[in-house]
Amino acid sequence: MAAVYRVEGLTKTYGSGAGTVHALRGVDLDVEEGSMAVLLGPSGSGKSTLLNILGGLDTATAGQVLFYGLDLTACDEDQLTEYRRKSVGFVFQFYNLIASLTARENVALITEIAENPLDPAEALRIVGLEARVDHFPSQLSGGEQQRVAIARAIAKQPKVLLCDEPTGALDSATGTRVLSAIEAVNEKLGTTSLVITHNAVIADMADEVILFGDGRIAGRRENAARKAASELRW
Ligand SMILES: Nc1ncnc2c1ncn2[C@@H]1O[C@H](COP(=O)(O)OP(=O)(O)OP(=O)(O)O)[C@@H](O)[C@H]1O
Repeated sequence: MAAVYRVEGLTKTYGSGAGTVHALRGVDLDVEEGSMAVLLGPSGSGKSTLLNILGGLDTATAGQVLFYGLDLTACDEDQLTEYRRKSVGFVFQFYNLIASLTARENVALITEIAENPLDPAEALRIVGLEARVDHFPSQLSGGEQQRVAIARAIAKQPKVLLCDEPTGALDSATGTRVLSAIEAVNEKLGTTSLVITHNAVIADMADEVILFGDGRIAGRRENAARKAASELRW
């Protein structure tokens, strides 16, 4: 299996002097193509910092991140913007949909500027929203809005889908539907997916679980079998 990411000795500090925060303290990590990885760890342990550097939203203090051999840590701003545009889909805790646009139009905003996009209706079908394409965000539940955000993230057919606490604002029943949408993307499109969470239950849907603590990888485990997202409860 090819490695999508190879991360070596990644460190990130914020600030300087007595106020220095060590967000990442030397992270080594390989992420396999097509895999579903869950990054599990307590608040403040550095998960978002790592995801933001992998996604080209932030830069490292030291160490290296290779994306299919492209050294992200050596890229300038323009190269990182190009990388993000072409290769990365992001999903955050809050959906950031445009209130005056329907689900289809929110997704179409992205497909208009992508090279090889999915049809917006197809992206919405993958996340199970084929019956909601003409609804506005205010007519959708929180979980449905998050699924629109997932459809928007995958419509440009990114190589990786990076999700930061995608179910953080959702209850268990709604959250599992959102996770099922991420699972469907991974299975149907083969998109390598990384999901950040502090909810240990979610780790059961991963191929690989990366345990985070205090800016370091505290452990890793491979699940012998992935649990279907629809079976998760918390
Ligand atoms: N822009 C910033 N400036 C200063 N410190 C920061 C900045 N971003 C993150 N930090 C600090 O870096 C550490 C790691 O933060 P990070 O957000 O990566 O953790 P996390 O595991 O994702 O936490 P959470 O689950 O609460 O989002 C924390 O101590 C945080 O306060």
